[in-house]
Amino acid sequence: MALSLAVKSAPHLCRSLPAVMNADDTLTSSVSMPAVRPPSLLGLTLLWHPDPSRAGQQCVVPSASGLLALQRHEPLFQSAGQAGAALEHRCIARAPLLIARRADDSVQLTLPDSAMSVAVDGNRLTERETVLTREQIGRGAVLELGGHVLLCLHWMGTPPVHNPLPGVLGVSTAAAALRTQIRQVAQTELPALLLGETGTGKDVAARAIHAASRRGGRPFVAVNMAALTESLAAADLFGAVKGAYTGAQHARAGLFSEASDGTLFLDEIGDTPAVIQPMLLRVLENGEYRPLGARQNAHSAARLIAATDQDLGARAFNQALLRRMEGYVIRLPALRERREDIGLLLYFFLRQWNEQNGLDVQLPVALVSALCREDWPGNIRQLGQVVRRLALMLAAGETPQLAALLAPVARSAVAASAPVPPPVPAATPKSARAKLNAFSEQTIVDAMESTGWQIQSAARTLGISRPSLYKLLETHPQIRRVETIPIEELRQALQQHATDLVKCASMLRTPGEALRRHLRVIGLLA
Ligand SMILES: Nc1ncnc2c1ncn2[C@@H]1O[C@H](COP(=O)(O)OP(=O)(O)OP(=O)(O)O)[C@@H](O)[C@H]1O
Repeated sequence: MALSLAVKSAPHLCRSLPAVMNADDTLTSSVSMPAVRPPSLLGLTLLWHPDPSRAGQQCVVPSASGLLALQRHEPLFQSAGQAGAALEHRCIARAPLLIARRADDSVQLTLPDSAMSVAVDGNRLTERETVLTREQIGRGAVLELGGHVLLCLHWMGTPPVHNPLPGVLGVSTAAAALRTQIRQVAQTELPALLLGETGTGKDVAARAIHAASRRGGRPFVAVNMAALTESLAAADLFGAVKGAYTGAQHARAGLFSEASDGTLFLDEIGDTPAVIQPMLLRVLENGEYRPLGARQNAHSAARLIAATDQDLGARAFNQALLRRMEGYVIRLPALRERREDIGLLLYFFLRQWNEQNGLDVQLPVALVSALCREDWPGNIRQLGQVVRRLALMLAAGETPQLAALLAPVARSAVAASAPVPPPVPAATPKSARAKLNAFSEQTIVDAMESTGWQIQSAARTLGISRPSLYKLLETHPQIRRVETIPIEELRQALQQHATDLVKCASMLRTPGEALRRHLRVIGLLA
């Protein structure tokens, strides 16, 4: 089968090529290839069913005939490797809905002789025959049957495969390919570069690579390169000897040393301070680095994984470093490129929320249908946030307005302190910039305050990416860079708040993560 061939042939390829594995499970040497979904197989994935635990079950339209007669008792939908079951619900007619693939890869739907309602992408079909274009299927068409069952009609690159990996959910060809790539790269010592929009699961993938590698039981250290300050980044990463710089009262180990012979995950690699980039290149070339102020080089045995949502080829980024990081490139698909996974993920987030809250909130099928048709610019993270927020509203007896939940937000302080953060908004550069400009200085301070001065949480609350928030903080007149705060003032804050760092950060008006690191560097915190 195509998939197993690719799995066997890829390891030797990925040692010599900067490999990009696309959603169709093929390796290419270009990092800018868009995901393509060749119309090899036509698949149907259950997005929702009166028994929502069936979300993600699939069936394939037989290639030979190109025809599927879908009715209450046929065909079987199954999870790869498990027994299947038909839709078996009274809302589904016994007379078949015909799904026929045509020579030009359009698909004709013929309504059954029954009163069962059929809608496609939210529009109820009234004509007996409807043709969906190849592109519509490429985007994933959402079929609503009898008002209770939702199916996604989509192209499949390969027949469904059973290759589960903890934390990496998805039944799409792209999700299965991702798991294959994670396993594949885990067997090598190559540096890995994870590319993908915000919220597509780069952090999840990095941890999965580590866990599946021979380093699994060793340290996994993650660092957000956008959070490093230019002046202290070298000490943070490579460590420093006592007295290496003003305030360095103790020697300190850096993150390379902390990662030891495990994995160091360089998140947001595109925001690495320029001065650090050649140093990273050196580590990648020969494993050597020099702690600040040291006379001798140290050696790193850590495996490097980097991630970014930026196009590193198109910006001022050290291209030699980029080439090194591209030992093995994985492109994480956007959620809109794998709409068939939305039902499964929805169910996962809803079940998780219900378990955490001891409740049994159900989502109305019309709402699920609308969720499945969304494009999710904030990807899986945004989907999870919206599901949690919806569950909260439904549990409180409110009627959720999906449009309001999904709208890009420039929210007030009151809204920012709501229990569940708003979704990440559309990320086209223009709208993102316009939105960033829309935040008042006070809104940003309030978001920081309401999240304990944690940048990641504040960014989520504001519905923007971490790098965007870093940029806003850099120029914010009321928020201070920790290295500009006099040591005496830091000492006083620590004394006053008995080393409660959230309170210290709030008093000093500086992000908590950087404060903790700085206090360690200058020896005020163990
Ligand atoms: N395949 C998956 N299955 C289930 N949950 C997932 C999957 N991928 C990502 N998630 C969840 O989606 C959220 C975002 O994932 P993650 O932080 O890994 O994204 P990211 O690409 O690193 O985002 P960013 O670029 O903004 O840092 C997390 O809550 C994560 O658990």
